[in-house]
Order: sequence, then C-alpha cells, then structure tokens
Amino acid sequence: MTPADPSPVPIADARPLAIELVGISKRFGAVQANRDIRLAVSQGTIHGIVGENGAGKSTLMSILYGFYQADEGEIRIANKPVRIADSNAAIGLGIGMVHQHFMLVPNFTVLENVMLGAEGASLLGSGIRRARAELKRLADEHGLAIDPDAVVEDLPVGLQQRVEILKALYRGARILILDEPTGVLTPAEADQLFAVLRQLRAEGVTVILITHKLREILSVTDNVSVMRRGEIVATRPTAGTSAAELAELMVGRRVLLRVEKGAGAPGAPLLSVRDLTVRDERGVAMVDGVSFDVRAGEIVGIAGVAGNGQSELLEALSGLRPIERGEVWLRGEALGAGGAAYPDPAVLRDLGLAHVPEDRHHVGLVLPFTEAENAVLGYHRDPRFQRGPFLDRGAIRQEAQAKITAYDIRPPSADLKTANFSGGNQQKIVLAREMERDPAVLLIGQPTRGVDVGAIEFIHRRIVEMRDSGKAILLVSVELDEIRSLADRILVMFAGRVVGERGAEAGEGELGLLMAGETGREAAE
Ligand SMILES: Nc1ncnc2c1ncn2[C@@H]1O[C@H](COP(=O)(O)OP(=O)(O)OP(=O)(O)O)[C@@H](O)[C@H]1O
Repeated sequence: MTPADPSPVPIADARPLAIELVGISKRFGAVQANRDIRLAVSQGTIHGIVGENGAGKSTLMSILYGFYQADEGEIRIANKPVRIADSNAAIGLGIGMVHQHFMLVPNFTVLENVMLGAEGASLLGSGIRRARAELKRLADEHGLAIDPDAVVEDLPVGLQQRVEILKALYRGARILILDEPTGVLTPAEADQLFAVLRQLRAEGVTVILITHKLREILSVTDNVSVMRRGEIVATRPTAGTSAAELAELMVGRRVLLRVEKGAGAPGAPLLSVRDLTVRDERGVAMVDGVSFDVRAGEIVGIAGVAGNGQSELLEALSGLRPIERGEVWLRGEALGAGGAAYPDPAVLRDLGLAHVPEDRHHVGLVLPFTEAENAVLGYHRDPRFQRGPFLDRGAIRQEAQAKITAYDIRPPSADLKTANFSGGNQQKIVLAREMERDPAVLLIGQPTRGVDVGAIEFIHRRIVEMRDSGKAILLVSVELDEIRSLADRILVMFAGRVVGERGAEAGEGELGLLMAGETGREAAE
C-alpha cells in the first residue's frame, strides 16, 4: 500500500479555508470506506477528488453532506468545528450537493423544483413572485440562464443539472459538491458546466468536483486529491501534476491512457438491421428507419448526443422494447420473422446475443441481490449452475469469485449485497457477466460510465480482444473519445436516424457537427 502523503494539508494558499476534514474515518461492516482523511480546501477554489472505484469518494462527500456520520474525526467549515447531522444541517452551513442521479421532480417546473423544500418558500402568489425574482437574479448573476416555467422533464440533462445547481444556490450554498457531474452530459454541455464552475469560483464559491475524467481535473481544478482504498494518498496543485501521474497514484501502477488496437479483419455480418423503427411510451419514433450491419471482428460505434434514439435502439435489439417495424438478423437468422414475436432477452442470450445495458440500476442489476446472484443473472438456468432441479450455489459462487478476480471487483465479496458496491464496481459486475459469456454479438451501452482509469484500460482491452476473436460489437457511448478510440466504423445518430457513417479516423469536429444534426455541407467536408 502506498503510504499516505505525510503533509497532504493544506496546499499553501493565502485564502481562508472553506472546508477542513480532520481525521475522518468511516467503516461499513468489514469495509473501511474512509480512513483518517485529512483535507483542506481554500475558499473560492475548485478542488478535484479522484480515485479508483470504491476508493471512498462518495462516502466522504456523503459525510460532508450529512447523509452519513463519520465514526471519527472532525469537520470544520470556515474554521469552525461543526456537526452535520443531516442534509438540512449541511444546507444550513451553506453546503450544496449536485447528485449523480438528479433529485428533481420531473413533472414540476424549474421554479417549483427550485422552491421545493426551501426554507420559508410559500406557494402563495407573493411567495412565488419573490421566488421568481430571486431565481432570475441568481440565474443572471451566475450566468445560468433558464426558463423558470419550463417543465423539468422536457429539458435536456445539461439544463436539468443547471436546475440542481440553481436549487443549491437558492438555498444559499457557498460550497458546492458535484459527484461525477459530466457522466450524463455531452461534451458541449460539460464545457458549459465548467464555464459555470469557473464563474462560481470567481464569485468566491468553493467547489468540490469528483470525476473519473482526468482531462476535466486538469482543465478546471486548482488542486486535486487522490483517494485510494479509503485514504487520501496525495494532494497536488493541479498545475504541478499530469494525467499519467494521477492515474498512477490512483491505481498504484502505470496505466495506459489510450487504447492499443491493430487493424481489424471484419468477416461476415453477424447482426443486420434493416429499416428499424421503434417508438417510445409517448408514441414518438425514437428510432426511425435505421439500417446497418455489424460484422464478425468489428466494433461499430454509435455516436450521438444522449436522447437521440441510441438507448431505444439497444433496448429494442436486446428484446426489452417492442419493435414497430423493420428486420433484424442475428448470425444469419431472421428474428421475429413470419409474424412471430421478437425473441425475449433470455432467448436472445441463448442465440448468442449479450447486452450490457446503459442503465445498470434498473436493467442490469437487481440491487438487493448479492454479487454472486447478479453475476449469473439471466444465465442461472445454464446447466453449469444447476444441480438437478436446484441451483448449484457452490458453482455460482465459484463463477462469481472468478469474475471478481478477473475484473478486480471490490470488495472481493460474492456475498455482499450489490447495492453496497460503489457505482463503478456495480458496472464491472454487469460487464463481467455479459462479456464472459462468450457471445457472438455484444450490445454494449456506456461501458465505462463511472468506471476508474485502471478499469477503463481493462474494459477497453477486453472489448478489443473480443473483436479480435471474431465477435461483432455494437458500442453506444456518449463519450466521443471512447467511440473514436474503439470503433472501426462510426455511425452518428440524430433524431432517431443514422445521419452519417465515418471511419475510425473521423475528427472530433466533424463528428460533433453530425451529432448536432448538421448534415449539410460542413459536415460532409
Ligand atoms: N451503505 C454501504 N454499506 C456497505 N458498504 C458501503 C456502503 N456505501 C459504500 N460502501 C463501500 O464503501 C467503499 C467506498 O465506496 P464509495 O461509494 O465511497 O466509493 P467511490 O470512491 O465513490 O467509488 P466509485 O468511483 O465507484 O463511485 C466501497 O467498498 C463500497 O462498497
């Protein structure tokens, strides 16, 4: 284990301290999630926190926001020791949190969401007028333009996040915690968010930013702390560090930050899609006449801004969403032909199609189940896991343990409830299950969302190995870098249609234009 940096606090800075954590420790059963954390953050700075999956970042922020109580240690806000019993106490101390999974009421307006639960908010006429004026003032002052009467569920995620930030500022937040805020954003939305954070910093707001994206750390933070196995192992001024150093500090070894991939040798199509149309619950054609092939030994990437039909495409192909029209062939066999229903996910699995869903919480995992149960979910009828009419628990545990080792899932406990794994480790549980089944065709959505750099390196390598062993891979990701480094061919989706196809060498700007629906002359050039 790397010894903790002997002098992690404070980074020399003339500004007063906004936050000091002194010897914070927190244990969950056998897991020491935080150990003797010492951290000092100066007012009006952006402090990054990085660390591998399960390093304890979210736990530490939950302690600061009053969700959990530390077992030991002291929190000081503006040099005063405080007790943060719950999130109301945190808000009272000027601490605001922007959650990974937004906590907004979808069918309420922006104004209603901002007012909801705020102290002294009144839904009477004068109260609403005052709140509206205050929201406008905050939006103008911080460069957070928004329509107060827009219904939240109609807004793109970037603006929903803006509502979360405004909500925190409305409650008087002077310290803002953002836990992986760009996971659901497009590159352009992420840039806008960073512009907002820089402006907030200039106004004296203190920001703590948790992210796995080292590029973001380098571009927007002043200082950065690295967590490993519950401890802070280093704190550095951002200007004095690099992506390579941070990655090494995080995982304790050198990490390859780019994908190594030879030229592909694509064979026959294993998945063919013709004129596919899929509607959502509201009857809107989310996938609108889409056609493509994915060949053996090929990775086809679908690039696009979230919400342009990529999710519905994956769901339909994997049997989770009805297909309205179109044809799908899997390994040369027409699915749902001659009026038969499209096969359900279990049948598709038997036919050699695996699916890593984008939404691991709702589709990929049953959170109250143990790791071992989730490790074979959907595959538990496999003869390897049956003993007569019963499940062979020993075989299931053995399989789970092998995957835990191969994917470095932490903590390495097959008996732990899946809900108690960190987000990135939950993702690895789904990936291990679907990828190790040796499917002919793999549909994979957002494979590295919330996953640390060491695990990204591993997952990317596995995807390339699968391609090289002749699998057909359809990859959906909002990370353009991920698509560009993995895919052999790139299809761009916009408003339910494939609006362009490019080779792996396509430039970011060119793809960005297509993603924004600019299919005119500039995009063609
Ligand atoms: N409520 C809980 N009960 C039991 N264990 C927990 C609980 N919450 C977190 N843990 C454990 O504490 C450790 C730290 O988890 P935490 O979510 O803080 O990690 P993280 O650094 O935020 O990870 P990620 O990057 O994957 O989100 C993990 O081993 C996790 O399994």
